Amino acid sequence: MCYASAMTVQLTIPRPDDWHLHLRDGAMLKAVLPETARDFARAIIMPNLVPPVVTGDQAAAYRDRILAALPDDMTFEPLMTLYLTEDTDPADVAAAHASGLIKAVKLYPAGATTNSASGVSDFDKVRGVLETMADIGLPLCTHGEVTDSDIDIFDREAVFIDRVLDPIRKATPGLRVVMEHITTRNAADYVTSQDSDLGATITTHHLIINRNHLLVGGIKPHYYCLPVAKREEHRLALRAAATSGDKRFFLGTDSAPHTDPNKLSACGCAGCFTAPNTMPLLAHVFEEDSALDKLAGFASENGPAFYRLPVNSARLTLEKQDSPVIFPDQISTEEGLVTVFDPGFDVFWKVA
Ligand SMILES: NC(=O)N[C@@H](CC(=O)O)C(=O)O
Ligand SMILES: [Zn+2]
Ligand SMILES: [Zn+2]
Repeated sequence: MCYASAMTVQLTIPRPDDWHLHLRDGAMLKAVLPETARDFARAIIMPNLVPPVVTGDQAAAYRDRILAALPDDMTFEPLMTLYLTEDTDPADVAAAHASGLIKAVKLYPAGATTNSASGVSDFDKVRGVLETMADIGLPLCTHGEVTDSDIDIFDREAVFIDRVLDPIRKATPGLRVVMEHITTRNAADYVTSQDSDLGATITTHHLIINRNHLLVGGIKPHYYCLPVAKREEHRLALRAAATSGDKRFFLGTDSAPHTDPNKLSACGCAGCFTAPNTMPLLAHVFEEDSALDKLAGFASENGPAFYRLPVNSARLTLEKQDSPVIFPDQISTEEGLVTVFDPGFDVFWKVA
């Protein structure tokens, strides 16, 4: 950190990456992509489009659409993923990995979250793909929630670890797994209890909100995401993990835009849109926990280490000012307004 003047504190870190991002497609892609590319060099692009990105050819076409939507004055590298289905062909996965096109495969338990209907119900049917991935070192990213109707929604992540994730990892030695958008102490503890081949992304919003923020004093649809925010003790465990410097934890914003009519509905969509203000919010969070020196690890270094990619050589400077920064409440898209995540407190950090 350097002190530019008595009033301005600056923090310069390697340009960050987002290891879990929803860019959508079409008009929404065009509107949200600059919000990420402004601050981030690369992102792992989630494949839950309608229809999902299942094959190497579909991932290549989606990558082309992303690059075509990128404003001329911006640089950004989309790191593509395939959506795992019970019909996924191990040879197609291996070819897409060998060509450098894909960096991970995404497991959605069928019905767990937005656009996950084509996900996996019978895990035996994906055994061959998982074994291929273990052989070639291709990471599996997991939406870690069971979908059983008798499992309480607040318990679905913890039960997934016991019933699905741990058995898959034991049955597939060498499989490299990223537990995506973890929300519980159970998940953070599971990561640190394992010897190798396991990492986890943590979102910006799960470092900030607990389930009271979602439900107390009136329901707040813009705080509804999946996995749903948990008790305060779990938020504190995520804060401790993110700010610990442990290389197994890294940023995946899970920035997931939905239009306001789709959020503010009797059956509202899950997802928080954090791309525009994530880096200032993280600076706030890490400063609050006296861990500004760990922000570069979390946002810029630990993810590349897990994915075996170089740290970005470009840099990003965050600057603390003495009055609150005003972020836009919403961005407009041709599909409608999308509300930007509001942390509910003043933030004094901005990207310089
Ligand atoms: N996180 C969310 O609440 N929503 C994501 C899906 C996901 O990551 O589970 C989305 O695509 O909208
Ligand atoms: Zn998810
Ligand atoms: Zn997501």
